[in-house]
Amino acid sequence: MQDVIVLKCGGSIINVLSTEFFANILTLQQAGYKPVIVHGGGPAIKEMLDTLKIETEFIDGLRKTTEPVMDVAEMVLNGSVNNELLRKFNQAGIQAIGLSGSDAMTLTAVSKNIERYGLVGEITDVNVPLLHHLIAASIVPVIAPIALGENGTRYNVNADTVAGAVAEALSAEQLIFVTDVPGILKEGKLLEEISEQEIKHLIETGTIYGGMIPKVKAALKSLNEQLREVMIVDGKHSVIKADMKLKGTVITKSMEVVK
Ligand SMILES: Nc1ncnc2c1ncn2[C@@H]1O[C@H](COP(=O)(O)OP(=O)(O)O)[C@@H](O)[C@H]1O
Ligand SMILES: CC(=O)N[C@@H](CCC(=O)OP(=O)(O)O)C(=O)O
Repeated sequence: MQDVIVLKCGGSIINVLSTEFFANILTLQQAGYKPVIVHGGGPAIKEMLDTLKIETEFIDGLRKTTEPVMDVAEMVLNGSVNNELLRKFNQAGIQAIGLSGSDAMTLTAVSKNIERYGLVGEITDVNVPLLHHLIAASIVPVIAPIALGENGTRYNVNADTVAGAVAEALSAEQLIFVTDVPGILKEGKLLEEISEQEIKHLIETGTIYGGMIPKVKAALKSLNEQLREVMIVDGKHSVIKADMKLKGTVITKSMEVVK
């Protein structure tokens, strides 16, 4: 869909997003862009798991999701984090609606590997007609990364992966990861532009690690003819304006020319 911008707000940054950030999203909408928000909430999940003394571990950058961990992920992501964002969007004059992936099957998933990761899902479908209806009514969907399986199983999905899947399904023109670093850093310096090959090299050498890995993987997977570049920007300082001249890292992939 033309002019769709998928913005992924990382859990690392949600608490500190400024009123200016939300005001800029309103400006984008007024300029004709159609923002769709996907949010994370890793730190808030961790805090609640710690309070409840529930153990958790990360495998390949994904939270191993046992039933008790799933209860907490669902409660925190669909509940407190999603609602906190909705308050801020609506306060900024943006009509925003909260969606768990299980609302009207917004996100359908299958198990990634139940033995290895527990209830971690892989997105198989996005309810595009629902999102189109909301976008057409100038309502901004704010999506929590909880998905539903065909058999009613609930899944915890990494929010970067969800953002990539939503951008792909909506044929978005922009995908922007809003996080707590200025972009991809190498030896402390910002890489303003990076290609697929360089990303692979930086993962192999350990320069890209942890929470940056699902971002770059989602970016590379969702790049296509429509979505020519993906950005990683700092939520503390980035000013997302209609000219889309953002400071951060641009991820590009060489495309074969379609004749
Ligand atoms: N090369 C890199 N450049 C910048 N940050 C990196 C890099 N490799 C790993 N990271 C880590 O990725 C983190 C961002 O991912 P994450 O903590 O999952 O945030 P979010 O909640 O926004 O998704 C950074 O805070 C940093 O610790
Ligand atoms: C499977 C998996 O790892 N799910 C993530 C979902 C939240 C998320 O991705 O939050 P951030 O964007 O803040 O990292 C988790 O449980 O932390």
